Amino acid sequence: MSSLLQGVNLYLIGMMGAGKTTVGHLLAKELGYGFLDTDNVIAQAAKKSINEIFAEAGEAGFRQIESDVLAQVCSYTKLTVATGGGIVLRRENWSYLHHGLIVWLDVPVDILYARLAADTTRPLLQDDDPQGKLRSLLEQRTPLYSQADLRICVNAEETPEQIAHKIIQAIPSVLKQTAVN
Ligand SMILES: Nc1ncnc2c1ncn2[C@@H]1O[C@H](COP(=O)(O)OP(=O)(O)O)[C@@H](O)[C@H]1O
Ligand SMILES: O=C(O)C1=C[C@@H](OP(=O)(O)O)[C@@H](O)[C@H](O)C1
Ligand SMILES: [Mg+2]
Repeated sequence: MSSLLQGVNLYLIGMMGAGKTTVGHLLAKELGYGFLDTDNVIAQAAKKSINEIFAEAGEAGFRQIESDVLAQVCSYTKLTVATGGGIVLRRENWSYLHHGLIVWLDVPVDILYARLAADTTRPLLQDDDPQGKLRSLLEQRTPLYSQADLRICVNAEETPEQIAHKIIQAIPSVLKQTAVN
């Protein structure tokens, strides 16, 4: 599989709680790829948590750093990259993402909410109605996530390992399309 991919990076996109970080890590191991999480790169470089960056620089400040990090990351090969859920919002980010293969982890809101109900590390969910917030973010972002090369629908029973295998099995179909087009 990794020879079929020829070093092309995989970018995981999707909502907060979709499992991009968890699945991305496993996927990289399976493919013999390196693994990067844009949120981790941002937090390590700033020596601050994502919550602190949002509090100090606002969402706009965070988005600028996120774009800067993505621009750097896409000059490397053989990487599986877990992105932050909002990476799809800026048009310029798509020019970076399209250097690789973009995989959307599509997970229903009730599952996202169950996973993140007790989580305090997502500043956008520190809201009176986190489930409603997830619903409105997903509605707003669905047309953007839909631009991925590959959409992987996930149900509540699937383990991260099963999802990683599902992605690996689906990759040849998109590579074939790319070769034909
Ligand atoms: N397939 C899965 N089944 C059950 N829990 C999962 C699954 N994938 C991720 N999780 C859990 O959901 C939470 C969010 O996962 P994470 O990988 O951080 O998502 P993301 O990076 O997309 O925000 C974590 O607690 C993680 O352990
Ligand atoms: O959806 C979003 O706008 C965000 C998702 C987070 O990453 P995860 O998708 O890994 O949770 C993180 O980048 C930040 O809190 C904003
Ligand atoms: Mg993540």
